[in-house]
Amino acid sequence: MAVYTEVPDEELSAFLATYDIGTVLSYKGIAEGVENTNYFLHTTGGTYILTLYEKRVREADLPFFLALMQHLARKGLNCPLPVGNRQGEPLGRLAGRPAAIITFLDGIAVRRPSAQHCAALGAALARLHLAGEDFPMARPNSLSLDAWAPLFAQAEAQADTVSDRLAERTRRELDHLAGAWPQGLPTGVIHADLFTDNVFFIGPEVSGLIDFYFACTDALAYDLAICLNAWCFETDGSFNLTKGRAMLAGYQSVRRLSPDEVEALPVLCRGSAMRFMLTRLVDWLNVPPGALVKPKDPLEYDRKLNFHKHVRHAREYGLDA
Ligand SMILES: Nc1ncnc2c1ncn2[C@@H]1O[C@H](COP(=O)(O)OP(=O)(O)OP(=O)(O)O)[C@@H](O)[C@H]1O
Ligand SMILES: N[C@@H](CCO)C(=O)O
Repeated sequence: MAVYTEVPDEELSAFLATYDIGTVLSYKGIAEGVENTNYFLHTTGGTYILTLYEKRVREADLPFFLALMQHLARKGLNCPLPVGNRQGEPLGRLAGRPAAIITFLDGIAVRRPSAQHCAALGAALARLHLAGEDFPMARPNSLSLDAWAPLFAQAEAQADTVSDRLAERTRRELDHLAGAWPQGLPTGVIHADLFTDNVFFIGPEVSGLIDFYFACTDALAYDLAICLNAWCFETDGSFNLTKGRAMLAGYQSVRRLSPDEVEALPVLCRGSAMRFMLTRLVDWLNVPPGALVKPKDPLEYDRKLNFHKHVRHAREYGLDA
């Protein structure tokens, strides 16, 4: 459960008094998520999500994330809308943290997606990429190639306590990625964390996308690589080709991949696996005392990384020739 910051009742009431959404009826810490503190918030005006932004979110980036949600919603994408306070400001401070209230979205996050879910997700991802085309702000990906060596440095000394020879494996892979990382691919707004817990479904349809706090400007195909990793592996560690095929076809039904994106997909999948292995490893080794959070398993992503090392062509993910 991710509640890093407890919000005292009186502070919440004082915070809400700066908004026009009524008074608090109830609020409750949310059991999912690892990055930020989230509460369900019921007021006399409706149901909302209250988010307190924690360590990995830079305060200077918050205007980008909040403006992006507004832009995507205007373009017809179903994502949360930041609620402005009486001054029209979407961002405030609560319990010592930057905080925002966002609209509540209906739908259910599927734990074990089917191929049909993967197809719908692929199409939704491509729609997000198209909707982001005219978003005027930019934010470099602060968790891409250049960030990986410094992240690893935070965990290297203890890495072998998590898995035998993990440090050496990771060092070698970082060298490989530094030499092989593709340049010049089509770029734009990417979500960069579109895991199953960040996508809501009603029946087989995607009903909403949430958690835009890693969104940035980067290669569009890297976002697809993140989703292939997050959605298309089974719990036994095997890649599900049917799900991969469904996701890639869903994506391409909305936006076609260019030949250089197709060629780059295996290395993008490797890089994406590295990114999540590293952030998980650092978190695994540094659980803040007293925090109600269950860190995620870094080795799941070490195993995915090892799978991608043997992939030579995107056909092996199910891309039609
Ligand atoms: N707008 C929303 N509408 C409905 N539920 C929401 C909304 N935003 C967040 N939630 C709920 O809160 C949970 C945690 O939110 P979120 O994924 O943004 O947290 P996080 O700590 O940033 O997570 P992650 O670990 O995925 O980065 C979600 O899984 C969902 O259950
Ligand atoms: N989706 C991430 C957590 C948020 O960065 C993970 O599963 O590691």
